[in-house]
Amino acid sequence: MKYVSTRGGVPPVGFAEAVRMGLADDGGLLVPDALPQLSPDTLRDWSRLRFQDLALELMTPFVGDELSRSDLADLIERSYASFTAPEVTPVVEVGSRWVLELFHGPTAAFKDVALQFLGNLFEYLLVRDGGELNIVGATSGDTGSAAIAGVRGKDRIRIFVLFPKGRVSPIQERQMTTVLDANVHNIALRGSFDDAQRLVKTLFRDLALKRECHLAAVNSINWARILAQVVYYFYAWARVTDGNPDRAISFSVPTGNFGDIFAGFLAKRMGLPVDRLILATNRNDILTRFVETGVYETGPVHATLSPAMDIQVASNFERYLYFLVGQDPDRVRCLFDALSRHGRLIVTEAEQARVKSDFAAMAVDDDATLSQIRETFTASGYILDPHTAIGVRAGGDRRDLVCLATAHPAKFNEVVHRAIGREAPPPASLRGLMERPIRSIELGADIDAVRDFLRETLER
Ligand SMILES: Cc1ncc(COP(=O)(O)O)c(C=O)c1O
Ligand SMILES: N[C@@H](CCOP(=O)(O)O)C(=O)O
Repeated sequence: MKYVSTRGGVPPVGFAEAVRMGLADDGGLLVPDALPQLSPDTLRDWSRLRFQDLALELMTPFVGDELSRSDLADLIERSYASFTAPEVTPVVEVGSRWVLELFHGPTAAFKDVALQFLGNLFEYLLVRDGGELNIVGATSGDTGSAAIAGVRGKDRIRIFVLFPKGRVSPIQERQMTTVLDANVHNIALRGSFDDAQRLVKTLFRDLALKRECHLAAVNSINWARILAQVVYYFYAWARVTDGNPDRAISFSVPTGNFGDIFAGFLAKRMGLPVDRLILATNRNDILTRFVETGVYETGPVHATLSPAMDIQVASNFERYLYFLVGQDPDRVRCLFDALSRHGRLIVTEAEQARVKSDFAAMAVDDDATLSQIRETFTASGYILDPHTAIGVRAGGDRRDLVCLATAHPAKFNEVVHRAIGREAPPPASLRGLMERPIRSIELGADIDAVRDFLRETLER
């Protein structure tokens, strides 16, 4: 399988090169040139597999012959050995719906599913092919700590994480800044997550700098992130339907950068029986407005009780647009030119109709988020984190509904306490963080400041 850019400006590359490239060198995002199609018989057979074995089967066609099957299997085994749940991503019944618990990894958020794998994959490629990597990532709270946990202490890898100062939860900040390994650098940015993501993409678009500094991406601009996230859609479907290919289910996905729900979209295109994909946002509703109107228009970012989703410009939306417009890179370029010139892009009526058949969408405000945490706790004693609560609210009373639980509630205990008057017991990985020493530096949201810090640190 080869990977092409959504903007058509890079020659097709293989899996390892796609992972190393992160953002495509023409500023677009890398996507597979074709998607494997899974038959009902294959779905039934794979429904009995352990998470790790399912991951191996699903990833194999995307990786091609670039890694041997045994090396890939070993990477997958090691990546999920760090999860505390034997099933890796268990599916639990909560009232009339299913909750897909994605928070049993080292940093208690869904990001671990992909970032444990990506950290090991980077290390594997360095040992095999030589070189070094300097990762630069932007986080609204969860990617940062998961990426750090994926690469801390690894040889020939350094990581620089930009997080919006004062806009992540106290626990999330500590999960990053208490990691004192020499290869970890946290930057508290005076700005928003969108500023951080824009700066990261600006660094990647400077191809001379990208090569000279061996820059690598851990955000969902990196194809390997999306690939690893596809797996749990198949796994959840198998648990709920017992592998009956005639049974379609719906997924409700709290959405910010559009990576998680895009993985669900790919799963559906590969043949997974999915009824509805429900795109749930907080008050930062650019994506829900797009589904409703066909207009994608940026605006100011609002601080909410679900801070990891306080995002305006959703990276993976570009990958979805590429599929929406029939894999036409010229059209994608035009649409993004319009977005950068006028702050909005508009799709045709026919395309909007397809968007509506791909997704249902709902924006959920802070009051409804708190009510949902309260209602679910009162009805079933289950504590939702605020992001997950948004997905549950948007999913409503649909039958055969799986809600993605994207973070452990203890990461957002201030919100949980406001909703139900008590806190969620933290998993071992979150205990004692507030007492540990921390290290980070503060910078303005300014490309020169970030580039200088990067260069000076690398020269040291
Ligand atoms: C807890 C949590 N839920 C949901 C999301 C949204 O996921 P995505 O950005 O892939 O849409 C994020 C951040 O990305 C998150 O950290
Ligand atoms: N919510 C994310 C934002 C970055 O998203 P990513 O999936 O592109 O890494 C976070 O918690 O950092």
